[in-house]
Amino acid sequence: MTILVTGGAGYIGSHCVQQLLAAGQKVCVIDNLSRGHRAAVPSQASFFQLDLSETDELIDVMKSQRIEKVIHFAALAYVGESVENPLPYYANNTAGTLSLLQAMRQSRVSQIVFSSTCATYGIPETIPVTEESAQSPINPYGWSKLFIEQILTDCAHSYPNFGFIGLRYFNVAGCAINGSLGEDHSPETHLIPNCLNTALGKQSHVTILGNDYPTADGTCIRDYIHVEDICQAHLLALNALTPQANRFYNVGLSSGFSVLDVVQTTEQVTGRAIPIEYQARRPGDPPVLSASHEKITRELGWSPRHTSLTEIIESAWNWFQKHPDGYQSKGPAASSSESGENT
Ligand SMILES: NC(=O)c1ccc[n+]([C@@H]2O[C@H](COP(=O)([O-])OP(=O)(O)OC[C@H]3O[C@@H](n4cnc5c(N)ncnc54)[C@H](O)[C@@H]3O)[C@@H](O)[C@H]2O)c1
Ligand SMILES: O=c1ccn([C@@H]2O[C@H](COP(=O)(O)OP(=O)(O)O[C@H]3O[C@H](CO)[C@H](O)[C@H](O)[C@H]3O)[C@@H](O)[C@H]2O)c(=O)[nH]1
Repeated sequence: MTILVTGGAGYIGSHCVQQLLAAGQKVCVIDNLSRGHRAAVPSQASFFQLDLSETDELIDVMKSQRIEKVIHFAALAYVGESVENPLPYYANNTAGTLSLLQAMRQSRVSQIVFSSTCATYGIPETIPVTEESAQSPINPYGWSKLFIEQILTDCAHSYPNFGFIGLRYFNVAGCAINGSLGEDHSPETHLIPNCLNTALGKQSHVTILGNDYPTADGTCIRDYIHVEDICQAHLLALNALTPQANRFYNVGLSSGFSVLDVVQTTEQVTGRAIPIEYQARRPGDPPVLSASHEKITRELGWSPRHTSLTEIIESAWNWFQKHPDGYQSKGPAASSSESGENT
């Protein structure tokens, strides 16, 4: 069977494509390359440069490539940007997913694994966050994803063969352990890449976005989970998909690190000083997010392999050092991509 991976040229999607191929799956990627890289798509996967909104073209791909299941990563995913400019988040993420689901329905593809997020929980009342915690997002990005969760739930209720698993992941970090794939965003807003770019001298300092949160050191706490452990959860979810599956799982390490913890650990890993400057809070940021992953461990047998922040940052540092200009860097970057069907 062939798996359609939307957003497979992006950070998490490309790592997942690599794991699917290693597991012997046939993979087809669609991505509009707005934030992804053609060079990040392993050459054994077929590739179509398409936008989620192109319903008819998606139907053509689903039929011609004999797609059986979909893993849906394609989205805009910056919390701060979504607060500054919400409409593209609803158009791209929510309306884009509607287009994808319509294409699936017309192509008789009825099973999907969906990338949801801890941002759907807003400011949780208790930590760790379980799947039963109230969902009340505090930014448009989280709302754009929560709306999709509701749409998927309604589809599973009404369409007899439709099944989905939604993975609400926490802060995804690190790069492929074998050094073949990395994280390359433009603009880059994520904390660990910003720390590593500072260690590389590409930026003068890391800006700490708020030190007046109700946490021990005043900075936000997040649950950082290695990208390959997230991908493993997708492979397990793919196998667990059944008609009318209607389930959500948190995927995180259940540990919490503050922004200052991350800066200090990056200094230890890189052996370089990371100058910091303080700024006001970034609108839309909850103070503390940390997952209970008990449900996915119990029901799907998932357990993380990379459990220390040091190990996660080391894997990213390995890639950042070898690819200071991301996928534009010369040398053995990700597998070159020659099998593109339409690019
Ligand atoms: N990075 C995280 O920590 C994190 C945490 C929770 C959830 N997620 C979710 O995981 C998914 C992947 O995130 P990522 O960090 O890899 O982001 P990314 O930006 O690296 O990848 C997203 C990919 O989707 C593509 N894309 C975006 N809109 C598209 C559209 N309309 N049509 C076709 N392609 C489109 C982009 O070009 C990019 O290649 C997203 O859905 C995100 O919301 C990420
Ligand atoms: O230069 C920076 C970058 C980030 N931060 C802080 O570091 C923490 C982590 O920020 P990231 O931007 O790395 O990650 P987010 O928590 O904003 O976002 C991640 O988790 C979200 C869920 O909360 C979404 O799912 C999103 O896609 C994913 O990237 C936040 O407190 C942020 O304010 C800084 O202080 N300085």
